[in-house]
Order: sequence, then structure tokens, then C-alpha cells
Amino acid sequence: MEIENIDLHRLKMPLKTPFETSFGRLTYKDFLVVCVNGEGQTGYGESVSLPFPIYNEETTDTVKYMLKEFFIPKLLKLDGIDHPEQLQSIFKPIRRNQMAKAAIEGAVWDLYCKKKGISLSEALGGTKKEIDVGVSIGIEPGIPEVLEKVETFINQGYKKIKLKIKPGFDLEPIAAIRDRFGSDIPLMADANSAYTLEDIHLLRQLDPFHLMMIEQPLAHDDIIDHVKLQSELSTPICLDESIHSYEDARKAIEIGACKIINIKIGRVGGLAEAVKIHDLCKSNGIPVWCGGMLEAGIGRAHNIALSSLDNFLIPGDTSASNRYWETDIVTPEVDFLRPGTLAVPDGYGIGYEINEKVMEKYRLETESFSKEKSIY
Ligand SMILES: O=C(O)CCC(=O)c1ccccc1C(=O)O
Ligand SMILES: [Mg+2]
Repeated sequence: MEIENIDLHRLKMPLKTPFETSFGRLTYKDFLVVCVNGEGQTGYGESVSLPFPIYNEETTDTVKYMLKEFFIPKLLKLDGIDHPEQLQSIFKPIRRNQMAKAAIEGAVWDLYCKKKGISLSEALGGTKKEIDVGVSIGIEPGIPEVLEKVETFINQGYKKIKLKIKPGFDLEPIAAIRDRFGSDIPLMADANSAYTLEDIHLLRQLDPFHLMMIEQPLAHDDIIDHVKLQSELSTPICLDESIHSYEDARKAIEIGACKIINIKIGRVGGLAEAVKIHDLCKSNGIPVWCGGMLEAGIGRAHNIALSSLDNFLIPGDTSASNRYWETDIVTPEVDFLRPGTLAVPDGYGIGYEINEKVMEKYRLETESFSKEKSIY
């Protein structure tokens, strides 16, 4: 597969409603669309980093820098590529920068599938034709607002409700949701690293609410303390921020730091690594689900394809486009097949077309890179 040139678009899209977590408040998504062109076709990837280094150390600007200076020149220097999995060894000398790696790797997967005439789901080994999805609710000004959102999303059919929590906004909203909607709704909490082991007593008070899990309660770079916490909690711990690779997942599972893993393609450096983590978890009896980074349609399409693998046993955070955007950059927009389920597209590649008009509306700039100009 020949890769001739690459376009990098930067977009800024306002969220329909602000999204707040323990680490900050987001009102828009500033991201890159990577277009890898070869033999008359285009593969699309999306950067999932946030504008600020508050979830992990990457930002839209660091991703852009890494793509421009390292990953794009490396890719253009190649004499073609047979399979996207080869990118793992090609990019390996460059440490970390997982979201930058994933953005370009995803575009190469899409191009590869389009050339082969298969769907991305099929290329990854996915078997499901539809996936169950949930919704992630940010920290709201108060309990009434939380209850209103939960009600709206349950009525829409979402199959998992995830509430962001932080110290001072944890037991009360969770208790209020259970009180109002009963013990049957699939409910979980995501702390985004807002607690320490000193909070064990408080976190134990979540146990009676029978949450599906608590996601990343402790530090973003910890697995050891999570082992201690898990031994004191009946609520299963799910890791998000702490898992950047297959090796991280292996170690976390080995020492008992979690019972569930949230897989984000960007956080682990791409689809190939995500599939490896999926397989590892499967063979260890650890269910996984696909996390989200408030993606626009291209990233969302990648998440759907990944979620079609069979150990994605828990509804993911890949909600429909209209949960985030006035209009999404793909067509058709990501929408329910039935309430709470998304169809896994069987078209070639990501299975969605790009809505050029919407792309144009939110586009800030474009840079193009070609083989001739590549000097790496
Ligand atoms: O709806 C989504 O895309 C998931 C939203 C979400 O929870 C999230 C959004 C941005 C950064 C981190 C996280 C997270 O899962 O921790
Ligand atoms: Mg999370």
C-alpha cells in the first residue's frame, strides 16, 4: 500500500453543553483530522487529546508537533506498507505520545481497509454487528441537574450511566440517583484520579450502591495503591488513565489492580495495541469496554469498530453524535439502531463518509505533507 501524501486539518467544535470532570471543564473540542492519501483513496484518523494536558500529558499542539516532526515523515519515508500492524515497530523508537501515534495509525487502518474492501471491524477481528452503549455525565452544578440528565439519557435508552465524581460530589449524587431510579439501572462512577488511599473510608461507602465499577479512583500513574484499594472495596475497580499499553495492562492484571479495563484507542497508542489489550483481558477473564474522549465522528467510528470485538462485554462511552454535537463531521451521524445500541457499519473502512461541509465549518487550518518534501 503506497502512501503518497498526508493532510492534517485542525478543527475546533463547540460541545452542545460543557463537560466537567474532576480535572477541569471542557466547552469545545480542538482536534486534528489526519488524512492519509494513497492510490486514489483516503484513510481518516482523529486525534483524541484535549486542548490542555489535564487528562494525560498530551495536548492538541503536542500531537500536532509529534505528527509533523516525527510520525508523518517516518510514514512518508516508507516504501509503502503492507499492514497497519507494522506501524507498531516503525513507531516504537519514539517513546510515548500515544495519542499522536493513534491518530495516524487509525488513518492507516482506515486506508488499509478501504483498499482491501473490508470494514474496520472485520480487519480488527470484530464479530458483533451491533454494540451496546452508555453515556458519561459530567459533574453538574447540583443534584437536580444530575437527576434530570440521568432521566433524559435513561429515557433515550442508554445502557450504562457513568457519573463523574470528585471529593464533595460523590456519595450524595450517587445516592440520589439510586433513590430516584432504583437499584436496577446500570450505574458507575468515574473519579479521574481525584482520590488517594486516605479516602478509603469514603470510597467504601459507595459499596452499598452496587455500582458496576468505579473508574480510576486513584492517581493517573498508579497501579500499586489500586491493589490496596481493591482489596478493601467490593465495588470493582476499572482502570483508565493508568493503562497506556499491553505491558501496563499485563502488570495491572497480574497484581490485581483492577477487575475491568477501559480501553481507549488514543491512550494506548492505537488500534493494534488496543486489540492486544482486549485479547489479554479476554484470556484473563477481565471484561473491557471502550472509553471515550468526546470524539467527533471519525474517532467515534473507530471506537465502534473496536467495540465489535467479543470481550467488549460492558456498554462503552461511545454515545450518539447528538449527545455532543450540533452537527457531526461524518455522515450519516452516529445514531441509535435501537435505543442504546449502535450498528457496526459493514461499509469499507470506518464505514462513515466525511461531511465536508461540516468539516469546513469548524476547520481552523490545514497543512499538507508529501513524500518529496519529507526530510526525516
Ligand atoms: O463521552 C465520552 O466520550 C467519554 C467522556 C469521558 O468520560 C472523558 C472525557 C474526556 C476525558 C476523559 C474522560 C474519561 O473517561 O475519563
Ligand atoms: Mg475515565
